[in-house]
Amino acid sequence: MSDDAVTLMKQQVGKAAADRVQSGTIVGLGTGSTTAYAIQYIGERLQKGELKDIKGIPTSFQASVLAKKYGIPLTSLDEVDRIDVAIDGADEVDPQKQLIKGGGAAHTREKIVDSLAEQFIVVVDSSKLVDKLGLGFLLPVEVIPMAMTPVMRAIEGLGGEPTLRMGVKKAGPVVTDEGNLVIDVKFANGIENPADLEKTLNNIPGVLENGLFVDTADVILVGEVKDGQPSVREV
Ligand SMILES: O=C(CO)[C@H](O)[C@H](O)COP(=O)(O)O
Repeated sequence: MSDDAVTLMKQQVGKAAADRVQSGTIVGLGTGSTTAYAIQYIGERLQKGELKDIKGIPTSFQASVLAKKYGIPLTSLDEVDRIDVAIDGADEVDPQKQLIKGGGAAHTREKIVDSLAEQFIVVVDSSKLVDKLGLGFLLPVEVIPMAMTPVMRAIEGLGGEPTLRMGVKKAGPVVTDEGNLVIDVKFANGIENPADLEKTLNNIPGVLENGLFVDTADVILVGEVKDGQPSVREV
């Protein structure tokens, strides 16, 4: 699949999600390149007057910067009593709608916002659909820095192969918006039981949150390109 086709799929699916946002709602704004298009289109609908009285809750520094760029007013969890809809990307989606997220190291805030939403809409291109989680994408685990080594040992004890995520064009590790580290974990045979693993990992002292999103997604919108024609389907 060419880069152009992937970009087209991301744009289409981001727009489809933005079209579902209604006036007067509180909207969780996810992180990543696909959600960035949703944020852009929500902003465009606001500017055109198609949408009114929206407030966004960003899941990351990136989402907050984009929301400001596209004119979406922001609020926080302290100021609202609900989130009507959240739109967010994913790194893998299985047939049961379970997800791996955290490719952008934002999964802790994403899980807080996405799981509070009345409706969580996941936006992905078709390359993200998998039969089994964890075979193609390593599972991100956010860890408090002083616990890095014991957490890595504990993960090895669970049969995982942990790697500290390193920065690109930055010496040293990736540091999350919360000031923590990310350990990416390979499970050689993939993830057998996402619900159990999500809990087991979060029970290791020093782990803040992992990227398994179990029974959180309500709607999966998938961007596709067939014969050069983009389309979006719901699974
Ligand atoms: O979980 C995430 C960030 O932590 C992203 O939603 C996920 O990595 C997908 O990103 P993209 O839309 O760029 O492929």
